[in-house]
Amino acid sequence: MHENAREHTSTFSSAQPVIEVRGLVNRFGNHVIHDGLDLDLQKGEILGVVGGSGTGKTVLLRTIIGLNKPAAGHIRVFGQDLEQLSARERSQVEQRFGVLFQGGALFTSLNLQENIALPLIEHAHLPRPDAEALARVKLALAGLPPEAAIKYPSELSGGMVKRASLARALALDPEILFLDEPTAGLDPIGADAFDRLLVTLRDALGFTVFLVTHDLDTLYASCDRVAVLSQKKVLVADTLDRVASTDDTWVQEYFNGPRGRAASHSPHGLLQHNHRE
Ligand SMILES: Nc1ncnc2c1ncn2[C@@H]1O[C@H](COP(=O)(O)OP(=O)(O)OP(=O)(O)O)[C@@H](O)[C@H]1O
Repeated sequence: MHENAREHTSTFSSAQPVIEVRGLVNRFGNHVIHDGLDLDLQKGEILGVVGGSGTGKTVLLRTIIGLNKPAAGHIRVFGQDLEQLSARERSQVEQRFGVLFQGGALFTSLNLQENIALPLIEHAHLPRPDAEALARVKLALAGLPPEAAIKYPSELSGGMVKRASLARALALDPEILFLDEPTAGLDPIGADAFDRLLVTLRDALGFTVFLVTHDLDTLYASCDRVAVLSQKKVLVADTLDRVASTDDTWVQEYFNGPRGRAASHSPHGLLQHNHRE
């Protein structure tokens, strides 16, 4: 495990979770997605959320950030029950979130610094020149060169779009970052660089990460804990080695199949040095 990840693991375990999900039920018509799902997200950790296709990882993310209303259950964020909050209070909580959706969701008609400046103008009410200056800082944080600021999303590689989307998610200095499949569509080198960047930024800025992924390498490179969604619940949420030894068919196929073994034995896998090559 990465040394910093280990430090975080030991410090966040006893504190109150930043997110507590209890008894969550989600359904669309007769299709029950979650049925009594419980999950905690501890301050400062990077939690990987995995599970078979359609197990409801994205629905869970959308429910926590308020885009999907659950049929039942409670979600406490920073100790506050979201259901009890007024719309204004809820929006204040939501401003402490940064979100990177699958696909990035940048505005195609705005260049990168305009894209990142937008939430700073809308939510932090910064004058445009200040917002754009800060946007350039966020782009640099996300590892983009200065000249990228005036490029449009269509002019960028997939990896640069992900970095720009990360810069936008970081625009308002979020305390919790929600990432949905951030390395999907990236080549292995780009994905590896993204994983490293995420850990570096978490260590430097101290935010908490809820990370939906299918990418085994990302789990080994970046995550302190992993939650497995199965049978409409969180089957297990624990450190990677404990999760990988869980007696469950999907878990065994996923972690101990050929790809899982390759990821865990990578010279840069989390169990050894935290990063893949
Ligand atoms: N708005 C919606 N209306 C109806 N069904 C939905 C809606 N959103 C999601 N679903 C269904 O809920 C289930 C879970 O979807 P979700 O996208 O959360 O799965 P996932 O675990 O993220 O899958 P994947 O790994 O394939 O991305 C799927 O069967 C999906 O079709």
